Amino acid sequence: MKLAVHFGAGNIGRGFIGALFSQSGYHVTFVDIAEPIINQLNDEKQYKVKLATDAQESILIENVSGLNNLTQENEVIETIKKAAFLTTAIGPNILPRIAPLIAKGLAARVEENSDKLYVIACENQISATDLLKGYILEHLDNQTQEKVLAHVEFLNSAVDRIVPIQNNQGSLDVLVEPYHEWVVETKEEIPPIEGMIIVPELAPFIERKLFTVNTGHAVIAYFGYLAKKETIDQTLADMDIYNQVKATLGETGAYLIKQYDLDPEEHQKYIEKIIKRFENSHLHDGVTRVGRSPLRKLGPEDRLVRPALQALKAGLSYDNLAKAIAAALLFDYKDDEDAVKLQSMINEHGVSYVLQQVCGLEESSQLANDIIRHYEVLKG
Ligand SMILES: NC(=O)C1=CN([C@@H]2O[C@H](COP(=O)(O)OP(=O)(O)OC[C@H]3O[C@@H](n4cnc5c(N)ncnc54)[C@H](O)[C@@H]3O)[C@@H](O)[C@H]2O)C=CC1
Ligand SMILES: O=P(O)(O)OC[C@H]1O[C@](O)(CO)[C@@H](O)[C@@H]1O
Repeated sequence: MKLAVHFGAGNIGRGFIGALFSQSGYHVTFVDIAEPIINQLNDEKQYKVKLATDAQESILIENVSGLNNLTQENEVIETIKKAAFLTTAIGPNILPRIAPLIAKGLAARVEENSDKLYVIACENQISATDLLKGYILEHLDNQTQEKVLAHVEFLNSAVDRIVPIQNNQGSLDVLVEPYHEWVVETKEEIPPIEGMIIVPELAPFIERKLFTVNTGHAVIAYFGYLAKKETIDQTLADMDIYNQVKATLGETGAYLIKQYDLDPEEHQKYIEKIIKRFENSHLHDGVTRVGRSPLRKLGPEDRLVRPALQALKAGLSYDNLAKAIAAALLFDYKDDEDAVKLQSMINEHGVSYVLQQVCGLEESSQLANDIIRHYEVLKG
């Protein structure tokens, strides 16, 4: 049976990418550090993907197993030697941590298997696979690098499916929204995977997704958190926040339409479809999940700062994006490591310092000044 090795047996791993490989006739070996999930995958060898709809249809996912990358290095290397695809959905910050083991696996593979291996990082991050590739190559000597680059294709991708935190302790089943989109950039022919869309140029897809789905989601999460809402759908029922989301997506939309020559009517429909997805009350998707890791989300290339800077550069309105960045700076959720760090940075050094260090914005730049103005108002 064809083999896919997937790092991260979490929500997107089991609920989206691993499920598509299984449905395409692959055995999926999940690699993770969560021992209970690995044991359960090996014992039960199957789980269900449940759709967040009135009917709650479910799909049985079979031919799955698990390995622990901390205790089963050799087994992971053996699996990489035989796999046709290697994918990740682990969080962009974890990629450097799994790179050394992937490097060992690739080095061993290219000695005995000249079949192509496709490596795809499925993370909410522009060029995540390129980043992973860089981390992997750091662990290989020049000669092995050459061999790896001849036999391994590193493909960037954009992944879109809302998979909330699961409230079913002890079960491998995953509740997911019915919608999904997995876009992979390549000009070559690669083995077909159900649900995978191939494009020659990813930039318009990933920017459209990141600056609509993820920007919109982040705006709801941070304003919802400030308004003490629990879930995304509850937050959207607040008309002030709903209007804030629409206005912000109007700003990212104007940039996307200009940058990628999109049809404005089509893009408006895309925005409306996304907002409908956010309104799905079956998901019970928490504002603290969607707002997680604010230091990452406030990065210069991420869903808030990049579109604000691009809009500013293009002479377009960015005021709602500036307000959303200010709301993100007020995310002080105690169970989020990043949020705790963010707040202690603000307390110790001030907002201006955070805007420089985290967002890459010069002190007294136009965007920094606008964010600080909104921050003072929101802080009250
Ligand atoms: N949940 C969602 O709706 C979506 C998430 N994404 C992206 O997918 C990625 C994964 O997100 P989720 O599945 O939601 O997270 P998750 O927390 O459910 O899953 C991550 C998995 O990685 C494992 N992990 C952590 N450190 C590890 C390590 N060093 N080695 C091996 N495994 C390790 C965890 O145990 C966990 O099972 C993120 O980049 C996220 O931005 C993208 C689109 C949708
Ligand atoms: O997964 P991240 O990057 O932390 O951000 C949460 C976002 O990702 C998603 O999980 C799916 O794209 C959204 O729910 C949300 O926009």
